[in-house]
Amino acid sequence: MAKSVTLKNISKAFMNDRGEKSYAVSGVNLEIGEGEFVTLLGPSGCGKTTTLRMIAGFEDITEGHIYFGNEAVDQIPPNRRDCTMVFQSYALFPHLNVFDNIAYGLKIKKMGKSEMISKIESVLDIMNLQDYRDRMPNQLSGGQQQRVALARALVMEPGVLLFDEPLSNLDAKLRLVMRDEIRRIQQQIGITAVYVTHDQSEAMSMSDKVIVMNKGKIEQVGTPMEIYQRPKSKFVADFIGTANFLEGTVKGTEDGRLLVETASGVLRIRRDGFKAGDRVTVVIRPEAVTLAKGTSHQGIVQKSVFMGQTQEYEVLFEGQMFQITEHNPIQEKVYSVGSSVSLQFAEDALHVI
Ligand SMILES: Nc1ncnc2c1ncn2[C@@H]1O[C@H](COP(=O)(O)OP(=O)(O)OP(=O)(O)O)[C@@H](O)[C@H]1O
Repeated sequence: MAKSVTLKNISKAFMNDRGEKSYAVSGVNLEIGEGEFVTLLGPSGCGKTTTLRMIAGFEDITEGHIYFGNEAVDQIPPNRRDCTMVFQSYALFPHLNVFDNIAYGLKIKKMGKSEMISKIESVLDIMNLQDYRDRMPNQLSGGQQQRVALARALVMEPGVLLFDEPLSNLDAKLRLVMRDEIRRIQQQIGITAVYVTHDQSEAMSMSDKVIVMNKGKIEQVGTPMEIYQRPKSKFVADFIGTANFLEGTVKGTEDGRLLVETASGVLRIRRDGFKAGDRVTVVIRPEAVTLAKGTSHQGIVQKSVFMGQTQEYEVLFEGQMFQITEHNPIQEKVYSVGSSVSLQFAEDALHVI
């Protein structure tokens, strides 16, 4: 049965080369609901894998506690925790065929033969692996091996399923297929899943919640849309997608909107929690800008690239390079390098931090 996972003030210290304590993860609090799919996302070295390994029990916790449901699991060894991990390397047994790889964990559990066969048949069906049941791992493609690894984890019916960058060894096209497949199966079974990746499109497309980490701490937890549209920090805004920033000062409010004075004039932005005089940063996504000919808010086009569905620009504006994306470009309305342009912001798409 799916279990919730709670991390209470979790820290992990390693000894660095100079023999000093160095924190890979510090003060992490997190609640993952039953049946939720969450992704730990962040740059290399931010502590994602260490956090996942602490949940699995492969890494001791320096401080804090981990609960599955109401049960503290910190002192429970990995093989007795109600979770299974799917690894990047698949970690299949090379001398066992697909069926026996999947059966392995159930045999260790000493499950009765008929129950075992029925469970294995059911995951072979779910994972579309029936045709490969007698093959050895070296007779399978990377994607098929990863499906077997997932089947082997699912057959254990764990309360929590953990994924450590499971798709990074697959080619780009197969990653897209597998990400849909993992999400479909996770929803079909209703299992709690914690997934580590540094690929933001993977995180955005699969997760109920994304947990953005930086330097061992959580920067933000939110739905993919929340973290994209309402990032809490410049770090999150920059890490998730592309962001342009304009510094400004709050002048007051009007009709429930903040009036923010910037080098580009006063912007009216829907946002609570700020008062007149606050120094703020306006987050401007590339698709929230349109270009026009004109004299106000002048910028100079430095790069103009046709990408099919979009025209991608880099525009030097207020001493910064702005990234701008225009959808459905029309030849006559495309600006070439060197053009003077004015920037118009879709105020409803702007955000203030
Ligand atoms: N066994 C260890 N001994 C010492 N330091 C470690 C150990 N394992 C991890 N670290 C350090 O802890 C920090 C976090 O590492 P972690 O592997 O959790 O990062 P990550 O976010 O998963 O990165 P990546 O995306 O590169 O896998 C890093 O600075 C790393 O060097």
